[in-house]
Order: sequence, then C-alpha cells, then structure tokens
Amino acid sequence: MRPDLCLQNAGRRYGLRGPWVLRGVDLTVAPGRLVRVEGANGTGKSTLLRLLAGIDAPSEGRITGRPRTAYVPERFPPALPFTAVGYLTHLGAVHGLTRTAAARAAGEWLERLGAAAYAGTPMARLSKGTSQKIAVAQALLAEPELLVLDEAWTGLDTDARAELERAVAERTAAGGSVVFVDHDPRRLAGLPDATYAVRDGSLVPCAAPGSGPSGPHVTVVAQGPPDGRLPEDAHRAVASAEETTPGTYRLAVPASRSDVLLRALLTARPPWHVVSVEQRADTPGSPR
Ligand SMILES: Nc1ncnc2c1ncn2[C@@H]1O[C@H](COP(=O)(O)OP(=O)(O)OP(=O)(O)O)[C@@H](O)[C@H]1O
Repeated sequence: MRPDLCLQNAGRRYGLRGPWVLRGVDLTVAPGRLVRVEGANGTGKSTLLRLLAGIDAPSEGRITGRPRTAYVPERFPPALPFTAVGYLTHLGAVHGLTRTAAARAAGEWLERLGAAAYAGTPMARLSKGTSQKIAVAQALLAEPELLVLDEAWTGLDTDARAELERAVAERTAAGGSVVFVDHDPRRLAGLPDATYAVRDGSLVPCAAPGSGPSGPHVTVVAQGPPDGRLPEDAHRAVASAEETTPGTYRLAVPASRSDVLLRALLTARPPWHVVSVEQRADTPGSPR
C-alpha cells in the first residue's frame, strides 16, 4: 500500500528575506482522496500546489511520501517546438510509458478532450483553449498516483470541463489522489474528501459542503460476490454501511457522492450487483 503524502511544518518564502507565503503547513493526502484548496487571490494556493507537485521545494519543513505525480500548472507554456501529439507522446515517454503506449494514450486523451483535430498542429499555433486541453492531457496520460490541478478547468469548453471532472473521479476511484484549486465553488461540489483554505500563510480546514452527515442521502442496496467485502472506494464514499445478509449491504451515501459509490461498485472486480437505489431527503439513521 502506498504511503500518504505528508507536508510537515512546511513553509515557503521567495528570496532569503522575503515574507513567508506559507508557514507551519501540515497536510496529509491519503491514496484515493480528493482535496480542494481555496483562498483569496495571492494567498499562496499555487505556491502550495507547486510544493505538492514537487516542482518547488519548501524553504523549511519537509514533504514525504510523494507518489508518481502529474501537475497542470496555472500557466502552461504553449510555445514548445512540438506538435500536440508529438509533445504528449514525448511527455508520456518521460512519465515512463513506452513510445507506443504513450502515442496511444496521447490519441485517447486528445479524443476525450475534443482536441483530436489538432493532434498534428504545432503547439505554438494552438488556441488558448486547446493549449489548456494539452496541459490537461499531459497530466492524465500516465495515470498518475497524485494529480495536482491548478485552475485546470479555466479556458476549457463545457464538454472538456465535464471530461476533466470524469477523469478526476476515475483517478480517485482507481486509488489516485487529486488536489485541486478552482475559482468556481461548484467545481466537483460535494465530492472533495477535504477542503482547506490558505489564509494568512496557514492552511485551515473547512467543512466541505455536502460531505457532512446532513442533507439528502441515497440508500443503495448492493450484493457482492460470496464472502464479498465492500470495495475500498465504496467504503470511502459511504456515510454508513450495514451488512444485512452475508455479502448484501445497505449503504447510505450523501446524494452528491452516489455517482462515486455506484461507479466503485460497478467497476469492482468482480462487479457488484446493485439491487436498489432510493433517494431520501433525511439523514441516515434519522427517523422516517
Ligand atoms: N516565483 C515567485 N517569486 C516571488 N514571489 C512569488 C513567486 N510566486 C508567488 N509569489 C508570491 O507569493 C504570493 C502567493 O502567490 P500564489 O501564486 O501562490 O498565490 P495564489 O493564491 O495562487 O494566487 P492566485 O489566486 O492569484 O493565483 C504572492 O504574493 C506572489 O506574488
């Protein structure tokens, strides 16, 4: 099992005597977790994400347990001497894929993000929106264990935005961690396992709306293989789980996370059988 990514008492300032942008930051990101980072402009969100992504080092404190990481920066350098597919294939190879696998993954991601028509276009001639699709594709190509997204949705069209949301859900369902910043508070609403705000150089935990015990819940009854244990991703998504008969579970999940639960059940090997799905306005365990 892969270790948690841990930031311990991390601080960052620019220049020897520059003001501290971040100080005393402790953060743990476990495998499979989705973490949102918020904060006003210029508070240090990008600084934090660069530390997590490993493209910058803390001025004090330390980071341990960083897995195979990919990063979509806030600003992507587009003027590179490659075509879109050439760049992605090159990046895939840098991430450890064979050239054939890298070329295949590049083609698949260009297709998924609606940029296949630009595969042969030089990077310098791409529009801002298509460049952003390449920035996203390069991070998703090699199925990273940690995906760090700094306003990665900005500049994408509606379909590509939805595709990136799907990709995030796929990564976490596969046990990857995702840390993201986005100016739209509705982005992946209800899905983050934790939300933090960067404020006055510190990282402050926030209550994630929709992830708490209150609000509408969905009750899912599902049957697994004989002696089946609930898949780990499903376990993480649910608010409560009761094994009613061996291998049959009644699961209560916040409505905002029901997609994640159903996907985890249906993509488990062997897959689970979903017997019923029922929406309830009350909270699990509360009187009907
Ligand atoms: N490379 C750098 N050199 C010097 N100062 C920097 C550097 N990068 C960031 N800063 C400063 O650190 C502070 C935090 O910047 P950062 O970009 O991390 O904030 P942010 O919350 O991501 O901002 P925004 O929401 O505007 O993207 C700012 O005062 C910024 O000017």
